[in-house]
Amino acid sequence: MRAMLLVNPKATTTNARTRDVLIRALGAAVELAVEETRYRGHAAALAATARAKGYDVVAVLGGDGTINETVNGLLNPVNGGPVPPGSEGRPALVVIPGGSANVFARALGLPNDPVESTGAVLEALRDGRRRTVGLGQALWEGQSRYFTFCSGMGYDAEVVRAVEGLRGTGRKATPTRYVNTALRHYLATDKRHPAMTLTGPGIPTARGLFMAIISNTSPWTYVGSRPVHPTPWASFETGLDLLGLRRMGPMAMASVIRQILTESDALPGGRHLVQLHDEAEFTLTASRPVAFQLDGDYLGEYETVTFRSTPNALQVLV
Ligand SMILES: Nc1ncnc2c1ncn2[C@@H]1O[C@H](COP(=O)(O)OP(=O)(O)OP(=O)(O)O)[C@@H](O)[C@H]1O
Repeated sequence: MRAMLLVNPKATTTNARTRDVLIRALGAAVELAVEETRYRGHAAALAATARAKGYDVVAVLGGDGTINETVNGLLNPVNGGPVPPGSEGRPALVVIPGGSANVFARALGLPNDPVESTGAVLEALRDGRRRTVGLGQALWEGQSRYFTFCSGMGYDAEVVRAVEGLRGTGRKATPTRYVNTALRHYLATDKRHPAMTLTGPGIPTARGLFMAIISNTSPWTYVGSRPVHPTPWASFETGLDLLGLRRMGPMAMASVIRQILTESDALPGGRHLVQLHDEAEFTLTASRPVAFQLDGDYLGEYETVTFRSTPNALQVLV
């Protein structure tokens, strides 16, 4: 079995020691090529090369951003052709958490520790244990990008943008920093003029949304070790889920936050909420450009984004 290991040396919790442990452990199990990512977008190019060269596995040591790039490199068509359906003919993915939140790895059930995850992944390799997962795809202004766990428009994307700004000044993305930034930004965000409308085939039109979370799995994120469940029914085996907010006042927000922090299979309740489960496609249209994030990466402000489910897109060794 031939595997390419992509290491993001700049990811929050990746260091030379974990990298060396992983190289030794994986190298004993498979024929291993190791590449370090050197710039944004490099993981996508390396993953596309691994696919073109017929590698069986692409392993990633890094955070959710590097995993997102890798997945896009594995899925995007060579020479702009159509994406072949299903996971056949694509290298399987191996994930070793080395970022700050590691949502994708943890949603797959991996321990949030690179050495322990290496042990779990080696077992999966030895036993041939694979899981086929679906992905989400966002399409906007002629662009397209797959996401592994979530996308969002509105307030949550504004918070992602603000945290990215802080990281640009050298500060780490800790759970406390996210919470503090979210609280501070709440005072600044527009809570009076909702901009978005939700439409889709067979979906009742929902107007007046301030923000929307689009999920390919649950949990949506973690605050430290605590999972956050705005869309508790979302899973890698179903289509996309959505939670939209029609009110952003303190009472409405407190009610949602309390519910999504509770470990429960019940959907959050409230008349100001809009919810979708297991949908193939829907579109958010806004009356002004709205902040947009995908797998925790801020992508800019846009007026129309379509979200599509891509079932059985990828095999993951887990
Ligand atoms: N050598 C590099 N120098 C600077 N940036 C890099 C390099 N290699 C990859 N990147 C970029 O760093 C970004 C963040 O990396 P990654 O997601 O792996 O770690 P993280 O930010 O610590 O984790 P998380 O996404 O969980 O917060 C990625 O989007 C990737 O494009």
